[in-house]
Amino acid sequence: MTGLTQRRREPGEQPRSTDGGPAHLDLDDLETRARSALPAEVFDYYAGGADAEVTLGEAPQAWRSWRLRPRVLRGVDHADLTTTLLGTPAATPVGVAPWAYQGMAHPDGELATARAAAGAGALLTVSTSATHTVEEVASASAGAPAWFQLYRQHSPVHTDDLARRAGAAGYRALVLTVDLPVLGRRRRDLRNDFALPAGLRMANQPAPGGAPAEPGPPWTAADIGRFADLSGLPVVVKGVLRGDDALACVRAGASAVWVSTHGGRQVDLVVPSAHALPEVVDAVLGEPGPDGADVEVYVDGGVRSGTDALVALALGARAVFVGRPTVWGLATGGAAGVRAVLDGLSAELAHAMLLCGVASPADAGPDLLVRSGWLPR
Ligand SMILES: Cc1cc2nc3c(=O)[nH]c(=O)nc-3n(C[C@H](O)[C@H](O)[C@H](O)COP(=O)(O)O)c2cc1C
Ligand SMILES: CCCCC(=O)C(=O)O
Repeated sequence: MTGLTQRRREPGEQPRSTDGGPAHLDLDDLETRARSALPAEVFDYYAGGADAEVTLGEAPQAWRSWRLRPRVLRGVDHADLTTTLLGTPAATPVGVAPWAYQGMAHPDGELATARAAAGAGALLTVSTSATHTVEEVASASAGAPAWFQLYRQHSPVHTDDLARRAGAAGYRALVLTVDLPVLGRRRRDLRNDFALPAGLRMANQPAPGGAPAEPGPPWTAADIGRFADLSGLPVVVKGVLRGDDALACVRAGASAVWVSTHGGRQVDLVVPSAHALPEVVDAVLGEPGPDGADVEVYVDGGVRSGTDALVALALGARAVFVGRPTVWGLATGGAAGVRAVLDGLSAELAHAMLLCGVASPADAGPDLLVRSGWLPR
């Protein structure tokens, strides 16, 4: 974070070369470096979105369609980022979104991301489609809180087994991703004929050669309570973009809803998370979760700076999650790279909060925002 004053250059001192890596977080530069570090089709898989990628492109812009109204003279000289998420303490409201196949970005894959999140005190969400098992990633987290993200598997027996294993392995919540009944149409992957590398371990998939699975029925809201019972964990529903759906999830036993377009990777032209968030917050704010505590709302999609994150908190999100920035961090610098992204975003958020007179995440509210009506649309 910058100090109170500008630094004065010493006589004869030259500006530092930044070749040793940026001293501050530069996500555009990180993405460029990740593009060079990764095979082109892997980069495209990580970076890409569905169809014409309209939603993907709009996601960061949507946060930036708001303008901040800083509070002054409120006696705030420090922003404290600490929070709790479903009762679990976190050092920052910036968490790691679940993303698949991290072994393509770095040999240590999810283990490196887990170590980085633990070091940063950031909440980690681990994808079903991981290249290390549910239990391996839990041990790499070394007691740091993590959530497990569950997809509906081809076999319901297998899905249920993963839910139970997540509970047994010490994860603190089960995140049901509900926006992927099938994979979106990702043109880059189609063009590249993208396939996962032959040696990649899909660690949470059953060994090939077992009995053919009977696909179960599609999930409904009733599965929320069922998975809570199976896993013994609070359930977060990820991929909600409407108030009515959010309320239905809460009434069916969800402890939290996670507003997301899946990084613009599922259906194109969906409403950006930044625009869906207020509707979802309105629908569930003050609703009790299954344990009587207020339901929580999280958001992801295109959060690329501390000010983006502050807008999300002001709109009512209790936490923001980031996907691709951590992909680029992992691809370019392993655990240290992910850590730098998480620490960098948290530092930017703390800085923005201080400048806006916001003492804590809970202190952020809609009074901080105005729609930027004067901007060209
Ligand atoms: C490469 C990649 C893989 C993803 N895999 C998963 C996944 O396995 N499970 C899931 O729930 N979401 C997955 N997502 C979606 C993310 O959790 C998150 O919603 C999205 O990346 C947030 O947007 P951002 O990348 O703009 O930060 C994935 C996203 C990316 C970019
Ligand atoms: C079925 C797993 C797909 C991983 C994923 O969620 C994504 O690529 O967006």
